[in-house]
Amino acid sequence: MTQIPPNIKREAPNILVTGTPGVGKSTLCTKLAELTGLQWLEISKIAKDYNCLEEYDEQYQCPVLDEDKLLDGLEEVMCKGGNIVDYHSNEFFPERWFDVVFVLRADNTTLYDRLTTRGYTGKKLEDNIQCEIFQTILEEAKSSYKENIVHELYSRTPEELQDNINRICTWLQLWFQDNQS
Ligand SMILES: Nc1ncnc2c1ncn2[C@@H]1O[C@H](COP(=O)(O)OP(=O)(O)O)[C@@H](O)[C@H]1O
Repeated sequence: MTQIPPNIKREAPNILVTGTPGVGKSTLCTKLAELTGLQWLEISKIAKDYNCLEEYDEQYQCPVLDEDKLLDGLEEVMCKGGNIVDYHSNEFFPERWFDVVFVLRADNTTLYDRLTTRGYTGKKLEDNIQCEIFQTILEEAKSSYKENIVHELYSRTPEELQDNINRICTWLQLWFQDNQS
């Protein structure tokens, strides 16, 4: 993989938005991208569009990601900065890519309703609910990135969505203040 020295300054920060499927990542990222002009990188879509998917995993009912191919393809754009990366997993991204990590959360009932509406059933539904109950994605983020850049945000209601957007926009303003050359 092409390595660009980590000390090259980014023009704008890279934000990672992660969490169990259904917690509200796309909803938040769409609004954030509109408001801030940062580029929303929806990893599931990019992986599909750029043929970074391998065989289908019958057990988890989803295709397996070719991580190396995906990371190679994103390296340049991530080094420039100004991206909001949206994905339900996070440990395989290079730590140096991100200035901040937001882990979205929802309660079980809310998540159950959202995922059944999406058509999830059986093991796929149960696995995702368990993932949220055991806060697997939060723990993954805390063990993959410096704890002081990892923030947990509940996104159960439109009010919480708005609060989260405000909070991220404030974080962004501070980043630009601190990093102006
Ligand atoms: N804060 C929120 N309040 C109410 N509904 C929400 C909120 N965030 C997301 N939703 C709804 O939950 C569903 C799943 O959201 P989505 O953004 O697709 O999740 P993800 O990208 O994490 O899979 C969508 O129907 C969306 O409208």
